[in-house]
Amino acid sequence: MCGVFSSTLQWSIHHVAPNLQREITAHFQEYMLKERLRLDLPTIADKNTGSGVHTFYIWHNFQFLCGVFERLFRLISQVVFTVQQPSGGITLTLLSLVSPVLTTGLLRRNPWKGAFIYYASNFDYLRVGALNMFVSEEYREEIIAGNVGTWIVREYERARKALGKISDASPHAIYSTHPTPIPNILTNLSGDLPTFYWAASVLFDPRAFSITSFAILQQHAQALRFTVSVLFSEVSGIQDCVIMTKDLYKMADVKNKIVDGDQPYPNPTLSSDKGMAFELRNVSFSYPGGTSKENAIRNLSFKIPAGHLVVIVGPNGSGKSSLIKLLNRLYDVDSGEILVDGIPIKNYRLADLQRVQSLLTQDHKLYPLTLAENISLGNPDKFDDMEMVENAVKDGGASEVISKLKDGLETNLNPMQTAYGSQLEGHKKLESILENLENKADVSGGEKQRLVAARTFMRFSSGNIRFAVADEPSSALDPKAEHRLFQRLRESGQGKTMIFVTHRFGHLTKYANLIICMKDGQAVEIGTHKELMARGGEYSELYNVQAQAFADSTL
Ligand SMILES: Nc1ncnc2c1ncn2[C@@H]1O[C@H](COP(=O)(O)OP(=O)(O)OP(=O)(O)O)[C@@H](O)[C@H]1O
Repeated sequence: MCGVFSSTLQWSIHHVAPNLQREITAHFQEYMLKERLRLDLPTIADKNTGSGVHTFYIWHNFQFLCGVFERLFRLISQVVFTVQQPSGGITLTLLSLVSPVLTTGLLRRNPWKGAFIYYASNFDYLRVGALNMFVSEEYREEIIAGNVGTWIVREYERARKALGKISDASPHAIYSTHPTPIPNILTNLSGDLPTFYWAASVLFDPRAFSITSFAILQQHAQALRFTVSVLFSEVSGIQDCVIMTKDLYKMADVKNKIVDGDQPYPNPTLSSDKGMAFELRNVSFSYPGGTSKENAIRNLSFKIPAGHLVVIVGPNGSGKSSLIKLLNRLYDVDSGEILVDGIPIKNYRLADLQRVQSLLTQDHKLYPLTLAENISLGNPDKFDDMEMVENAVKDGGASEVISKLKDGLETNLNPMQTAYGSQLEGHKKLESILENLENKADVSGGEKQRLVAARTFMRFSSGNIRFAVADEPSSALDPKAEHRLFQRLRESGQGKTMIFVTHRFGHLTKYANLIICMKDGQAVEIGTHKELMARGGEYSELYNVQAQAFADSTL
């Protein structure tokens, strides 16, 4: 009966599996989407937060646990049968358990019973791993252009040779191998204990000998041993399931490091229609988990009045982007204080701040959605307003890019890839179907920046924005496009405090109410273009280098 039940259970699992898989996966996908999307940057960067559980494993573990239950039922039926055997059923049952107990319990070498970490430190081992990554498509263009293929193969051979006979099996595999064969001999022999027992009982009572009873007992002892071995070997899998399930539900308890405030923004009495006003008081900041010896921002103090157009300049790594992230409250300061409209930024409701801020950087990505959706998401309240989208496209300088694409605004530059073909050599028709099925369009780096800029203009169209930042959004743009982008951003500056971070600031400085020159995480100079030029310091040096380049090119 147990056998029938377990088989029926197995059948029903396979029968209902596709529906169940869809329901379970969808449930947890939605759960994880919500839980991951609510996390802020410092919390995500914290290694203890965990990277989430892939929904594939949830389904996999569910199936695994069903399998374990099925084997438990099987075990019960086998034990009941073997125990009931008239000639030494109980003894035989116990003897059948010896081998699995020895194999998985007593004689298995498990060097890590608790928490552990391991890592490789051998230079050549790491080198072999690193060089192996060059097979990836990612590096193909650089390898061909740089003609470094031969060097990679040569270096790989050298590192492999230097590694010699050092094992590259996992540390667990290395340490779980016994130094002597005795445990292996013992476990193998223990598997024959039921046979030994039976042979001994025949010696003592030859009349009890019957080939049939031997065959039955032998078969059942073997089946029992097998089921117990499988169950024992699954113990660590069950532990993994428990850990994964705990991790999954722990996600709901992860608290954001950036604590939400309770004051609404804008503040009816303090906030100005001109935009956000900032005051930094002795602000210092370093990235959580960062390896730099110096703080990214050091003792920064200055004020930005509402509605000002600010240009931040400074060499690489001087802290410009870090400052922007603090003003957007993507991170919290380590010490000091940032005030927005005279109140600590931490007091405001985060959702309110996010609604009135706009950040355009060179790192911003296009979502795996259509271009229309990508741009619409700048102002989700007007998601379907195609007129607004068209205007944003124009302002972002992306009209030409879109007109070049076969599907225009409906193009998806990062579509989900699901088509799959195999052994297509010689099947021209299938090859071309596959090629056309999920044809990926691509655009240049500068064109991507234009599309992302269009999203920012769409965001402006909400009419809520009071603080807009453009952090080097034009690194891949041609000079004309860059000039136009900055011009259009400036023109949309009504009612906004605007900050531009750029290395090519020449054409912006004459509009800037304030220029902040950063160096080593500090604001070394603050003032207008005229004031800073008159000072003859860091800013004037940066400015003159640019001016000199133009002067030289006209010669
Ligand atoms: N996510 C991060 N984690 C750790 N350290 C970081 C991170 N981002 C920046 N840093 C460090 O903080 C310092 C300031 O970097 P930041 O990006 O603010 O400079 P920047 O002036 O914007 O430079 P660039 O002109 O190159 O964009 C640098 O030393 C950098 O290495």
